[in-house]
Amino acid sequence: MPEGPARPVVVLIGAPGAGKTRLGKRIGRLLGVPFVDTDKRIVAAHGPIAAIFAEHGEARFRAIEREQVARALSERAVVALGGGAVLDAATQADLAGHRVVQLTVSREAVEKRIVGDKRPLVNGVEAWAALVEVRRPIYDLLADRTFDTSNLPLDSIAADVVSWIQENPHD
Ligand SMILES: Nc1ncnc2c1ncn2[C@@H]1O[C@H](COP(=O)(O)OP(=O)(O)O)[C@@H](O)[C@H]1O
Ligand SMILES: O=C(O)C1=C[C@@H](OP(=O)(O)O)[C@@H](O)[C@H](O)C1
Ligand SMILES: [Mg+2]
Repeated sequence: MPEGPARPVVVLIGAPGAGKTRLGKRIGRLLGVPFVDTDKRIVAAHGPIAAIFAEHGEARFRAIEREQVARALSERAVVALGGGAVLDAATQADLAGHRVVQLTVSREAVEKRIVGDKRPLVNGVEAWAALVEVRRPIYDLLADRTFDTSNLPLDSIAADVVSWIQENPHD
């Protein structure tokens, strides 16, 4: 069979602090597939995220993010998006054609994870909860499967995600 265009093995979405970046790295390693974090690419091309927000505003950050998301979605990789990437309409449309895993985390668990956080929009757990309330329907709509990361070690969640991928080939 001819190979189609390159595409991610899985795309990770979900709230800030849910573990997309850490788990994506592990899932890529377990599958022997490169790992792409769109935030990391944004930083490499444009500098620190907090500085982009401070100097140019969120709209500019989202435009830069959209470019990096579109690029990542054309690669054979495990792809972790930033938590707000799904706000973009074109990204929402693109994700309908990919295998998408949502990672969730409880308010109690994330509270410990975001202490001293540098994410510009996550200034304390109240701000985090407000973001997630707005985004949750979008995450739920786009996800093929959801894994909660609140109470399990990273290695165990990564193994669960890999098993699910292997048991559910994506057409
Ligand atoms: N399952 C987990 N158990 C404990 N801590 C976790 C877990 N997943 C992520 N973390 C911690 O939460 C923080 C945020 O993780 P990260 O992967 O950057 O999340 P995201 O990319 O979704 O914002 C990191 O400090 C990470 O070590
Ligand atoms: O939720 C958001 O709007 C953001 C989440 C961050 O990524 P993580 O979800 O990987 O923390 C990063 O893209 C930026 O700070 C904005
Ligand atoms: Mg991340």
